[in-house]
Amino acid sequence: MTRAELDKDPRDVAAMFDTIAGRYDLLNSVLSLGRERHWRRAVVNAVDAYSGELVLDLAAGTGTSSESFARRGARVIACDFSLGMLRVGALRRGGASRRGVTVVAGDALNLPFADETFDAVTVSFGLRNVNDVDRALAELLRVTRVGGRLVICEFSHLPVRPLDRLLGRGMEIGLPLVARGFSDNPDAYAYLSESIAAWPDQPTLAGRLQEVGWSRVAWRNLTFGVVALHRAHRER
Ligand SMILES: C[S@@+](CC[C@H](N)C(=O)[O-])C[C@H]1O[C@@H](n2cnc3c(N)ncnc32)[C@H](O)[C@@H]1O
Repeated sequence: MTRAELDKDPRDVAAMFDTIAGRYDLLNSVLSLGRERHWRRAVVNAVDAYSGELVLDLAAGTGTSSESFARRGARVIACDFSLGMLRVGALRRGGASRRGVTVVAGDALNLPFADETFDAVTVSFGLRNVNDVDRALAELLRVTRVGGRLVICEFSHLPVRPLDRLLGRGMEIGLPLVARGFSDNPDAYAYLSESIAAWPDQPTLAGRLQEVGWSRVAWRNLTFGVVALHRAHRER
């Protein structure tokens, strides 16, 4: 079965998500024991999109979060390079541009949008899969208008290191086991635990955001740091 490795070769990553697209949202709900809904609510509140704003949901996958921003009245571009993921979402909504969400195929490292296009840009559980995080953060900055904002939602690390390692070990064993019962590609869920273990902790990611040029960077932990929300602004 297709799975990505930690080099995050874009072809492997896109192909892996294509294979799991059909049951992606179901698996999220099962593997997070329902916490995913709470995390997504926190993202919607952090993005705080209002009527008429234009929001980029990058690495949007099936567009589950995109739909929540649109329900608040924002116009949402759901951009991803897995056509399989985009297709599942578009079918669910009844078209490629429906219910306030328009899907656009695109790569985070070379976004198909003009400078300063969006009021807010956001990435949920996507940045970890990109093979050049700094370049993706710079691209996000480029397409955000001055005064606009960024919200990143990503799996992260518990502040108590031994507990974090224990959780990581549990996920390494548990995720592929559970995925075997539900997913067409359980190997993809081995990649999930490996990529979370290798992902930078909250302060490190905040530092990288600052280095790229984002301002007023802050983060908060959800579910004790299993997930973290990073927020930042474009000031110039
Ligand atoms: C775990 S899914 C997250 C989907 C969605 N944001 C969510 O919250 O459910 C990660 C997504 O990142 C996308 N992705 C990874 N690297 C990408 C890149 N370089 N450009 C665009 N999308 C990318 C994958 O195709 C996949 O749909």
